[in-house]
Amino acid sequence: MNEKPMIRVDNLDVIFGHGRAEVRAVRGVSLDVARGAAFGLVGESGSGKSTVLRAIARLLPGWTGSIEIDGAVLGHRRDRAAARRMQMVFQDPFGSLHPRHTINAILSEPLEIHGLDRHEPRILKALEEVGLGVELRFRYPHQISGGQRQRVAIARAMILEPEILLLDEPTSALDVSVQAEILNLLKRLQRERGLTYLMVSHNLAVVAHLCDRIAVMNRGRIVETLTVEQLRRHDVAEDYTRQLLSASAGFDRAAARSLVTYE
Ligand SMILES: Nc1ncnc2c1ncn2[C@@H]1O[C@H](COP(=O)(O)OP(=O)(O)OP(=O)(O)O)[C@@H](O)[C@H]1O
Repeated sequence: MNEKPMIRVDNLDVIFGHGRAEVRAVRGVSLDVARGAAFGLVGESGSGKSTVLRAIARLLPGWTGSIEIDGAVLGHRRDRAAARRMQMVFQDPFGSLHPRHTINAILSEPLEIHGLDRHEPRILKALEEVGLGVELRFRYPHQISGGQRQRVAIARAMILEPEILLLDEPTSALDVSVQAEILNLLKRLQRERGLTYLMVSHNLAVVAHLCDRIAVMNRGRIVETLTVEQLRRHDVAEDYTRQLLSASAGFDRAAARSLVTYE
């Protein structure tokens, strides 16, 4: 009952720039994600979703407030042990995978950084875990499909055996049919590994497919937190959320049908 949340964010503020160029990207954001849960952050472009994720991943220098992972307060500096527990997957696998490194080199790199041995079995296991054949191992990112590239990005995160994945629009660069495959993969990994997810997406259908709870962001603030059932029933309190629902072409029935689980 009293278990600490896996992720706790309290009163997070992020400001970019100074003076007239100042942008208050995140204002007083607080959220809790239980161990093994999947939490979605939704909102329009520029609402501050990715900035919350980047602060938690400590990819940002300046933020105030407090961030706790499994009860331990995070400092501003990245430390290796915490980085290993918490891995991030980005929207565009082409941009996040080194174009002149083979898949093998891409998967070896985090093992080298974290001083882990037995590269060969770990790489083979990671490829298998994300449904990639070993024959892809010595190819380059441009020699595989977009969906396969995102599987490599997920394998690169999983190879460190993290407890948390921070997912920044992990399917929005992909075709709809491939989106469903990647979402199903993420769902299976979460179930098998008991992972905790914090996912950012502007697509409500994608978030509803993967997450249990959702926070709606507008202009840097959380305006409403909902369960996925409340979202499905359109049982929302805020006008902004209602607007988002009606504006979201991604939440119509056709889109929801395309996301049925194939497993
Ligand atoms: N490095 C930065 N320097 C200055 N402003 C930034 C920086 N990163 C983000 N911002 C600004 O902070 C605000 C929130 O951006 P953020 O990327 O978090 O929004 P988002 O909701 O994730 O949108 P999107 O889905 O388009 O990425 C925006 O106004 C953005 O322009």
